[in-house]
Amino acid sequence: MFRSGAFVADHVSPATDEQIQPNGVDLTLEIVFEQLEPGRITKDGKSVGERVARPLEELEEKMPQTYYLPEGAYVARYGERIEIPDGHIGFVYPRSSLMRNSCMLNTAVWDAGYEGRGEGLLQVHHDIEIQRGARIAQLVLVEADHEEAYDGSYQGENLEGR
Ligand SMILES: O=c1ccn([C@H]2C[C@H](O)[C@@H](COP(=O)(O)OP(=O)(O)OP(=O)(O)O)O2)c(=O)[nH]1
Repeated sequence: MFRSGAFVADHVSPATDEQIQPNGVDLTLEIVFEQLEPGRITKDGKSVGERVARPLEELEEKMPQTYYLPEGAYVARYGERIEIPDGHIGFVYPRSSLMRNSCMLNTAVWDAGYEGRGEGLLQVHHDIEIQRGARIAQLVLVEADHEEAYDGSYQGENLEGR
């Protein structure tokens, strides 16, 4: 069963009233990264390639704290701390307005027991402007059986100073 937005909100922080949807909680854009070097996926490991945070628009005539993204692929970090409770699995979908603007957020499985500020692949198929802190995605939680809880390399990621 998919849980209600109110239930999901108990596992996302911060979660303002505006973010709480009937069936999930909206996630905001915190940082956009551009990958500089190849990563590596092997049979017994992986590494994430070097990346750099994309600068925010600083020209006065444009909206401050805004990413002006040309066509390309970026890694987007969400602004919220997410915790996937026992007995659940999480899925993140793009906000439909992103998709309607020819952009897409590709995501993977969010495991029971994971805690952190996760990331997604932001695909920009047509130039777009996204303000930092704007809602770009939605997390839903589904009840799911599992034997062990998440204990991988991304556990507790990006929580410094939070
Ligand atoms: O779109 C997603 C999907 C998942 N996650 C988080 C939650 C998930 O529990 C964690 C690890 O994902 P996964 O298990 O797919 O990572 P992996 O590549 O298998 O690495 P590891 O084995 O170290 O976990 O990353 C994200 O940040 N973004």
